Amino acid sequence: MNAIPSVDLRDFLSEDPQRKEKFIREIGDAYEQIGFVALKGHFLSDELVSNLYSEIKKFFDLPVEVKEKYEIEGIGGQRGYTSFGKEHAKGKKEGDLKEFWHFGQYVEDDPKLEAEYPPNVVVEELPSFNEVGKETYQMLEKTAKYVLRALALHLNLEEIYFDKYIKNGNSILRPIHYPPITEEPKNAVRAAAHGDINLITLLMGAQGKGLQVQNHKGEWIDAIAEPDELMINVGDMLSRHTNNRLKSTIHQVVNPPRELWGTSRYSIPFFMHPVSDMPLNCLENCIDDQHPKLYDDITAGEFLHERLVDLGLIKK
Ligand SMILES: O=C(O)CCC(=O)C(=O)O
Ligand SMILES: [Fe+2]
Repeated sequence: MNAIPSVDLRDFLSEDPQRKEKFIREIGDAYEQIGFVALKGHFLSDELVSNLYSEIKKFFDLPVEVKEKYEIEGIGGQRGYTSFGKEHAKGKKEGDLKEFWHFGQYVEDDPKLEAEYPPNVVVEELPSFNEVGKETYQMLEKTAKYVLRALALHLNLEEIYFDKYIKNGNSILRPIHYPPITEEPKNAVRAAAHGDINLITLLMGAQGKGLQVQNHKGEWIDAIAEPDELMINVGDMLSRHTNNRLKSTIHQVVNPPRELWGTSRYSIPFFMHPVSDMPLNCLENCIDDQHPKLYDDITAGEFLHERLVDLGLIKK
């Protein structure tokens, strides 16, 4: 068996109760064990994916001075550009070997949230970049909504339990560029070992080698997706909310072997966040004598703030 189980969202979307059950069982089991699945049958078309890669490559190829115009002070890197080496994993001092861009939520019907979120940053040099980013954001958000519906059923909650928390949620689409490596990195990797902050992450671009996931024996295993698959994993918010029944698994992106130093890696995670008011308090039905409550009560907004400080993106 492949170390990372593969599931097909079309099973869940089908009208066939057995196929729907099968999807819930497969993803529920995977998330109680390894915390990752490879998922096909999502809402991204090949054309959209190929347009997105072409736009983000054009963006990262722009001169540094142009990219730096889009690095906005004071918003913890939540929108626009974050330059090379700036973000480090929690507990690590060396920056990751990456630069990235953030697309955020497109709120159209909620003035309170419109005021709360920083606006999206528009790249003037590349008009299609902004449009393609928005469409991808919305298709990944739709995919994530159904994944969370399946997880709600797995957790014996109402199917639409998460819907109210993710509508206009504070999700982030992050195209990442890991540039070619030019000199021996000193204790730095493309992405140091970490758990994701959010509810679930949908990752495009896990087709080549690089991403590794730590199994419960502490071994690093390669996580490689088929061309039509997204890697989807549990983040710390969901693990906390389920009292660690669903596992937020530590993962990393290792540097390539020396003969491949000259190649870039592009990957595009979508970090699915709820609205900041969502309480992440451990669910009652995930607490019992064998599973005592592990975490203090906290909201998603408070938790995110703590973690952005840990990552070096917000100053205390
Ligand atoms: O680049 C990748 O494949 C994974 C990146 C990642 O884990 C992250 O940005 O949280
Ligand atoms: Fe990650």
